[in-house]
Amino acid sequence: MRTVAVVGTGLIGTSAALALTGRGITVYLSDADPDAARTAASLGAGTTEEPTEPVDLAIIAVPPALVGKVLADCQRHGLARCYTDVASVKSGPRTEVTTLGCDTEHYIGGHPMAGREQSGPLAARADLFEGRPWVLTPTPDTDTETLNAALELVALCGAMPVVMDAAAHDRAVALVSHTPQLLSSLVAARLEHADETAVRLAGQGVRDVTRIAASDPRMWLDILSANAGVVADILEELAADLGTTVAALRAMETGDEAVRRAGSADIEAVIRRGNHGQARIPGKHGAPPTRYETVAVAIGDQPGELSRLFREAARAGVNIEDVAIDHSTGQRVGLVQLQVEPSAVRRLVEALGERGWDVRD
Ligand SMILES: NC(=O)C1=CN([C@@H]2O[C@H](COP(=O)(O)OP(=O)(O)OC[C@H]3O[C@@H](n4cnc5c(N)ncnc54)[C@H](O)[C@@H]3O)[C@@H](O)[C@H]2O)C=CC1
Ligand SMILES: O=C(O)C(=O)Cc1ccc(O)cc1
Repeated sequence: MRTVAVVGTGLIGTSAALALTGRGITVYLSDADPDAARTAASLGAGTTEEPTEPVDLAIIAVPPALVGKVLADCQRHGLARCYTDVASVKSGPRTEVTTLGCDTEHYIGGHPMAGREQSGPLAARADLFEGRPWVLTPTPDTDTETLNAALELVALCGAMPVVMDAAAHDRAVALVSHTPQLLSSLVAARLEHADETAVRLAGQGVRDVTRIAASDPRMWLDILSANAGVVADILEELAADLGTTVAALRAMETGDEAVRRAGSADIEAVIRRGNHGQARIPGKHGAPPTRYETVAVAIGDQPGELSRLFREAARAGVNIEDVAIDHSTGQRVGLVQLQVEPSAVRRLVEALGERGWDVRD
């Protein structure tokens, strides 16, 4: 693949474009908003000039409801030999593409399973898709050249291709992406008018659960309106779980010992079912779920401390698998939680201790 057109240079389009230009591909950028395309170009994502001949692949990176229309326009102008999109929902766009009479042989649905809370080209990252699943939804009429072009795109972005049927994809993302987004928003919404003293107590738990509540409402409205029924089905099941959980908590408050015990058992079951579900979430790069150990280190809240700590870990030959930082309220220290392989814990703790770091148990 030598030439690619990116139509829609927001977060996802520009991230793909950056990954591709980084691999020496010529990328042509366009957007209904010329400023977005110019911004993407200024970041080194490609050129805003028009291609003089059909490109090898066009990536349609616009909201789900516009995929069909934009694809039809691009195909009418002969922009590319093959086409894909990146929309978070696959069935609706597929129906639209067929209804509008698009050339479906040279189009394959796609969805990179990576995003950020911000949108627009300025939030783009060349490594956004690295190690992440990238769903492709070929149909019997998808031709081989188009499938191969999409597979090459996925490889060039460092992602892992997952071939799925569009409806199965929509059910899956309703479970692992769309429902978690709504629940995160609902939990965070409880904080909107909460007492300041309560909010100040926020620790890592509520931060983890509400991280994605900072997402762009416009983008989520686009996504949820394209998958509303499937998400509503899952929320209905969750509502039943919530009902059971409320009943169990009420039971735990009664004076009747047997009822209290039954309530406790139900609550324990909820937490255990959660443990089992959480343990099924794949590790980095799609590896089997991995249990890392946490090494907590207190650092001063000042420039250069984190990089000094990371260099120390590298010197000890320890790979940091993940990292989180707890900031203590009102203090100029942070607690860095380094996630490492269990076998590396002792080496890291000893190395950091020897160099005077404040390692916490
Ligand atoms: N943001 C995320 O976390 C993820 C989003 N997606 C999907 O990627 C697609 C793009 O989303 P983002 O990049 O986040 O949105 P964004 O809002 O950052 O970018 C969308 C861009 O499309 C442009 N656009 C709108 N109509 C257009 C048209 N008719 N022709 C050309 N350009 C047009 C807009 O001006 C905007 O620059 C959506 O389908 C979304 O569902 C997929 C994975 C993750
Ligand atoms: O935070 C995450 O991991 C996400 O789930 C982000 C995300 C948002 C929308 C998508 O279509 C795909 C991924």
